[in-house]
Amino acid sequence: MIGRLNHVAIAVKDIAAAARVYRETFGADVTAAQAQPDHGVTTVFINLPNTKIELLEPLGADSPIQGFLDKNPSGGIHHVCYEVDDILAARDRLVAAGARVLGSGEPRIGAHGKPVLFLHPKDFCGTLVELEQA
Ligand SMILES: CC[C@@H](C(=O)O)C(=O)SCCNC(=O)CCNC(=O)[C@H](O)C(C)(C)COP(=O)(O)OP(=O)(O)OC[C@H]1O[C@@H](n2cnc3c(N)ncnc32)[C@H](O)[C@@H]1OP(=O)(O)O
Ligand SMILES: [Co+2]
Repeated sequence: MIGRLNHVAIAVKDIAAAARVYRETFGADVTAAQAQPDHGVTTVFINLPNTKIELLEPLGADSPIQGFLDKNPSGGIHHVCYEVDDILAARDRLVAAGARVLGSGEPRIGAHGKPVLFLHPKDFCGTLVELEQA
């Protein structure tokens, strides 16, 4: 069902500082910061030859990453994002297998303008999984 690794997301408290590390220390291709108010985060993408790193900073009072940062104050790997050809078919198959889809269960438009869904970390080896329509 899953295809390419679209991105690995890292939650950080200070996205400008984190972007500087990737741009200046690693010499990576780093995008500008983008507020994602529908998702309660600000994002920066690091474009690597084979995938992307998504830096996430909390945005607003109810950010879904605030609890994670409270538990991991230095930041850390927050989720992995896999591409799927048909996100609704993937969701229905996963739900039938007993997996929990987070939120309303309906896809929302993600950072790349494509539908995304999140799967509960307890159902996937302790890792929060994002699915993105390819
Ligand atoms: C920019 C758009 C998009 C994109 O296109 O790329 C994004 O990436 S948006 C990214 C931010 N959005 C989300 O993360 C949405 C989905 N997340 C959630 O709904 C919540 O964050 C959560 C996963 C339900 C966690 O909610 P929270 O209130 O922080 O924690 P809980 O106490 O409910 O957690 C239960 C349990 O799960 C563990 N946990 C929490 N987060 C993670 C994580 N990222 N990775 C692994 N495990 C996680 C948490 O520690 C709890 O465990 P126990 O303490 O053992 O019960
Ligand atoms: Co993501």
